[in-house]
Amino acid sequence: MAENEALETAHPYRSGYVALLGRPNVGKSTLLNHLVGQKISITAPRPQTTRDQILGILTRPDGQALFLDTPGVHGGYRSLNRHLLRATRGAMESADLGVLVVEAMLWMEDDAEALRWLQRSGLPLLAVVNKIDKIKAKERLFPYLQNLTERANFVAVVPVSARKTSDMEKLADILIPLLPTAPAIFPEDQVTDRNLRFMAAEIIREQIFRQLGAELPYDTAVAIESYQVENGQQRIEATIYCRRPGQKAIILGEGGSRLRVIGSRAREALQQLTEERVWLGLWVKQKEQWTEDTHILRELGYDD
Ligand SMILES: Nc1nc2c(ncn2[C@@H]2O[C@H](COP(=O)(O)OP(=O)(O)OP(=O)(O)O)[C@@H](O)[C@H]2O)c(=O)[nH]1
Repeated sequence: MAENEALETAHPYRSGYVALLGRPNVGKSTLLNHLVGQKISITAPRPQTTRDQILGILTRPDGQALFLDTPGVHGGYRSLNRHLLRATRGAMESADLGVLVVEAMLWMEDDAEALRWLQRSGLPLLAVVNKIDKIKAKERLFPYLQNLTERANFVAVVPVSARKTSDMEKLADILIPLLPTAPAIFPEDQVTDRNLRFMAAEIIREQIFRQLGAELPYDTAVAIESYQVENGQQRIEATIYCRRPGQKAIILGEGGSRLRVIGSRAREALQQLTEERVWLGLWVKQKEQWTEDTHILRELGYDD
């Protein structure tokens, strides 16, 4: 007991928010997935809100890092509209640390723009140089790293390969001590701030998107009617709401075939997420006025 206390004082628990920036294709998603663990890979819920979104949570015995989504990184920086600018700025404002992700041996205008954003935030900065596995002659990296070091006042410049677990552990070893001394913000077993109910609806929605593509009626919504956990099995019942009879037929497909595909793909994704067996019951309901039905709206989470 006394020993534990001594340990705690020597290494206080740290937790905080991390804004991850980098131009498209530098490997941010891969980095995040491997940092946080496989479970996060399907957690990219992007409800249309200006609230900061947490993309992933990394919890270790010494601390917890909450990675924030910065919308600017998805579409490049120069083309940001006002709404996205605000959301990106919001993410920066709530962050404790900024991380610039770049690709080894490359420096483009969008990298410079991402760096400018981070510098404007005034946050302590870390640079992550990804995809070093692509560089065969490692000595070529040194001048690149040197150059990057001179571009900003980075606390550290960390070369990694996002696909390599040991590199991700090393990165976390550097990142966590840069966060403020604070207790964990989320429970340890949580990999996203969204609860499973919300995630289940997102996963089903994603499958509807995939299976319907351009045919998708835009006013479709998914409501989770019940979510129970029994003997290691997750039992989920969900309703897909649409407005018109024609839309219902599209979602069902011939003889219900499309709904079956949506259901089985969503079930597989949910099993991966929960690491438990999942039973998924899916129904399609046509209801012209669903947007005015308070029960449905509550199920959809619009109860405030
Ligand atoms: N060789 C190599 N390739 C990588 C590494 N990390 C990511 N990639 C690849 O780089 C490509 C882009 O990776 P993503 O993780 O999708 O990149 P992103 O920055 O999230 O891209 P956007 O979603 O467009 O913002 C993918 O083909 C990855 O497989 C790495 O460490 N080494």
